[in-house]
Amino acid sequence: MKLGYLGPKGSYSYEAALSYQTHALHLGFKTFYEIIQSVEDGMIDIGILPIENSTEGAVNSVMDGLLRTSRAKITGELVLPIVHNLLGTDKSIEEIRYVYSHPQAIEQCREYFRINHPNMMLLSCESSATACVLAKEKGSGYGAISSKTAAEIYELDILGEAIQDNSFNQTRFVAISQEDEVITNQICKTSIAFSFHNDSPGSLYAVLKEFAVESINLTRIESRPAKAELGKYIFYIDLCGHQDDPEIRKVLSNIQRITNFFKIFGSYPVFTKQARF
Ligand SMILES: O=C(O)C(=O)C[C@]1(C(=O)O)C=C[C@@H](O)C=C1
Repeated sequence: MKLGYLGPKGSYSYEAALSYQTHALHLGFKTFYEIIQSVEDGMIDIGILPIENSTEGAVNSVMDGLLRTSRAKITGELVLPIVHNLLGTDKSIEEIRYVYSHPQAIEQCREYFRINHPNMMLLSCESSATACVLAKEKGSGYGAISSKTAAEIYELDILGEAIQDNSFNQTRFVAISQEDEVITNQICKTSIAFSFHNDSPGSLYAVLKEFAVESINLTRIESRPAKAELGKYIFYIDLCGHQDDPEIRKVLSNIQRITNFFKIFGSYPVFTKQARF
């Protein structure tokens, strides 16, 4: 079983990949796009992708990437507490001038730096683990926003602990695969996306009404630009239940009729384990 994650080893995605499937060949990729493409091409069995964070919101490149899939489906989800630390090779935090991390991680610590270290330059790189590699290579004056696991792997000192702006910071990851998971008596969720041909009054209401009438609970609603002219959007909804449940099947087919584009990403078991902070 080959499982792809945003690498290298020590990223938050790596921790998510390990906790999703311990016994697998875990392979680190440079971008979310490469992970999605490798699942589409059958090069790996499962891809682990961060999709939303409780502080920063949607991971846009993953949302956009999932839209382009034809074979890969969402087959699972996982929620991890995300605790960021400021790591480096210096003895004192005052020595740090440049701090690397993944853009999502930087945004999750924005207030910490604004208040405590306004002069530090925050620099984006591929992942929080790549940030550790860079901070290690460059040495004095350079830091990384990353996890304690990564501090151990890359032998960096912890100069600031739990620096994320929200102490309950959590990221939801999804597993994508071409193969369906075996679902037995588990509470499920279904993820869909849709858009409308024309911007007309009540379009979104008509979709939401379908769920309300059947008392189907929604757990997430997002919109992303359709990458056309301003005002054109793709809507993403996560709903409680499996696409094969008769009432959900009926609602989804009604929605398909009133939308111009409609896609089901998959039905998968709801993550239930309690997050550890
Ligand atoms: O940079 C990493 O370590 C990642 O795995 C990426 C990522 C993300 O894109 O959301 C994963 C979890 C955290 O929310 C911050 C960064």
